[in-house]
Amino acid sequence: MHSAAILLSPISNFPPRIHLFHSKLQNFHPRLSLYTQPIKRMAFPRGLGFRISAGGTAVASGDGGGSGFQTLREYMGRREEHVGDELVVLFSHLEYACKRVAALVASPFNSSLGKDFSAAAAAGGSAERDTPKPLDIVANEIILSSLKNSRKVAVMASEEDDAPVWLADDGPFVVVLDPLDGSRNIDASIPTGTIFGIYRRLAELDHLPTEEKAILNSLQSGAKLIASGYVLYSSATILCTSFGSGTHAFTLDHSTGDFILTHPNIKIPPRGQIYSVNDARYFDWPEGLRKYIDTVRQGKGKHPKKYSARYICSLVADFHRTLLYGGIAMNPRDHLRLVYEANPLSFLAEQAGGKGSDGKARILSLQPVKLHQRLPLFLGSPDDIEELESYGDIQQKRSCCSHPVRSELSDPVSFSRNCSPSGATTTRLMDSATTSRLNEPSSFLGTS
Ligand SMILES: O=P(O)(O)OC[C@H]1O[C@](O)(COP(=O)(O)O)[C@@H](O)[C@@H]1O
Repeated sequence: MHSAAILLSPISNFPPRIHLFHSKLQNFHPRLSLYTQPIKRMAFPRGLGFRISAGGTAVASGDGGGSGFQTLREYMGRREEHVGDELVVLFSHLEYACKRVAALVASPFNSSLGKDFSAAAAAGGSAERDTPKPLDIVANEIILSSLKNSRKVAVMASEEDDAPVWLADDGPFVVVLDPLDGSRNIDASIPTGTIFGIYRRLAELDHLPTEEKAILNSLQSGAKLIASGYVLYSSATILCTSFGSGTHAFTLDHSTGDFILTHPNIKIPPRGQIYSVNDARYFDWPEGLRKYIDTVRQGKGKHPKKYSARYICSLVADFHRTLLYGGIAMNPRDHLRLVYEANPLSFLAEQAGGKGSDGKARILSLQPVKLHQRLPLFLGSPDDIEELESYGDIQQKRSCCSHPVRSELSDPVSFSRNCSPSGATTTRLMDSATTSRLNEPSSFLGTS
């Protein structure tokens, strides 16, 4: 009795040996490509693009053109994409990190990491043993170390950290991210995801003190994103990204460690028939939102079909479905973060022909004033979002930071002048509470 033990390719850097198929289930012949059958069924036109290395490792040949499928790296190297070598390097490190996170969330040993940090800290913590860390902190550390190794990132701002981490003075990019969204669902194996946005480092701020330039670089408006994406850890691991010319999704081939282009140029349907929201908060919603939901679920909206509800309570998964099937994924309360979640996902939505709104304004037109500021978020099909906004009153509540100042301040130099912690001048666009904190760098870190 044979089983096929496949060492994942070195590119993937997955350490474990993974037993994928049993010989009885698949006419496995050790000397043949393991993936002959699946690949033939997928009707790739010329060649398979795989070779088996000594020791039975299946690796992609790298000849994307000849094999009829394309890896993310090959896609980024296409002449028409023009993303540049530095971004390719950054992405290969990000890819590597996300593959490690994918392995982590699927690991049988992650349950202890899913627990509350304070409980873990109270229980653990001897001199010999590290205190166990919850999964999102481990994911954060994995991504941080990869970005650091890439030497392409000046600063990383993460939802898990109080302040952004300055990595390299000459790093051309700024990365903002939510390392593991939806981790509260992990014990039930419900999908989770990593969300990221990439900006250029603002060289005009290089002269500022590190803490200050780290914050200001991370507070760029979403309109300045040069790329964004998410990685969905679900039945498949999917990396969906945009470099500003369409939204494209790549599925991880666990046998090779490559992300393969499976959803080129995603176009969100102009309308879907799905609304995705935490319905239990119905009685906290404002009148407009209640009316909209009541209307579309009875099939009395502009689209004369009854809408269905779908809510996973894991933003990446809810957004991924919305991108493919249409409709609206929303969280009307001040919960999701502008910098780490709303901006990157709105960029992807727009690149797919959809919309991202806070219920009143286009997300990408907002100028963040705090790293961790939260806001209502509505993402989805353009006609559905327009119809929803026509109900007016759809934000669950307004906190002091739910409405960031508009992007008159999105010019980084003017923003630095107006808002930097060492900021010389105040601005008509900032309220007095904000201006009174201008001399406190830490005031740009909070949620309210
Ligand atoms: O409790 P609500 O309002 O349904 O919020 C659920 C949302 O919160 C999230 O879990 C993110 O919250 P955290 O950033 O606190 O993890 C999303 O994945 C999900 O869409």
